[in-house]
Amino acid sequence: MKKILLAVIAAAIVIVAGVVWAMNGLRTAPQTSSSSSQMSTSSTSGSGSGTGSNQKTLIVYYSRTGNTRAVAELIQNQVGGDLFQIETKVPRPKNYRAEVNQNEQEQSDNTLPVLKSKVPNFASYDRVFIGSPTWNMALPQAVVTFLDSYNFSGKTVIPFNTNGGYGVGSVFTQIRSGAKNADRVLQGFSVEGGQETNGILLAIKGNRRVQVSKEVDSWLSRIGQNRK
Ligand SMILES: Cc1cc2nc3c(=O)[nH]c(=O)nc-3n(C[C@H](O)[C@H](O)[C@H](O)COP(=O)(O)O)c2cc1C
Repeated sequence: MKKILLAVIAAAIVIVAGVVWAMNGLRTAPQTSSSSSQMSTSSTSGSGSGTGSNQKTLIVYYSRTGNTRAVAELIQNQVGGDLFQIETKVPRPKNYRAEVNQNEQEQSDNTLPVLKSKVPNFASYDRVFIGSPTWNMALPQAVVTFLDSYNFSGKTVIPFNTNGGYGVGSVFTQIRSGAKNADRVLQGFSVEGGQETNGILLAIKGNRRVQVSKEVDSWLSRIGQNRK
């Protein structure tokens, strides 16, 4: 009963944040307590009991304006591994408003955009980081296509996220349910990135990149994944 109540409250928070995001058009970012937040709660699990050493590592990310890519690079600096960018076969709209509209349509129809390329030898990886921005409080559909395209059997999956200040939304829960047969899905990392609607594209640069790098390092230690 308690679990159901918590699930209802979590769903309500995501819906309210989505409505606020849609209404405000990201004019103001309400995440004021800290510039970043390490996500945990209901959408994540796993204590990170693994050593994180001697594992073949893949860091997958989807990124329009470079913030999620920046976090992917910071993870790679710490743990090594191969970077892979998810890209759609048909290029996405360059115009922000056009992308917002197309994304909303794809999410409501559950359209799965075809991807440009596949990860070579995906089966050989032990540990897969998956990074995505929050789009309309959820996963961009290209990341849904990615999750749908692979079998995560035997792998440790580790989500990460950047957003415009309204939080992770359902990104981690979607990765958790989409990574079929994963051995375990560890606690994710979420941090505020850009606000394209306000003309802020790449925000994780300069001093802020240094700060986020420290947050990434402490998150990796916390989940026991800070080694190559
Ligand atoms: C189509 C679209 C929808 C977005 N929806 C949200 C949202 O619902 N909540 C939010 O906090 N930020 C939202 N954002 C902002 C992005 O999550 C944020 O800028 C993120 O850091 C972008 O990552 P990237 O630079 O890797 O593309 C949206 C951005 C785009 C382009």
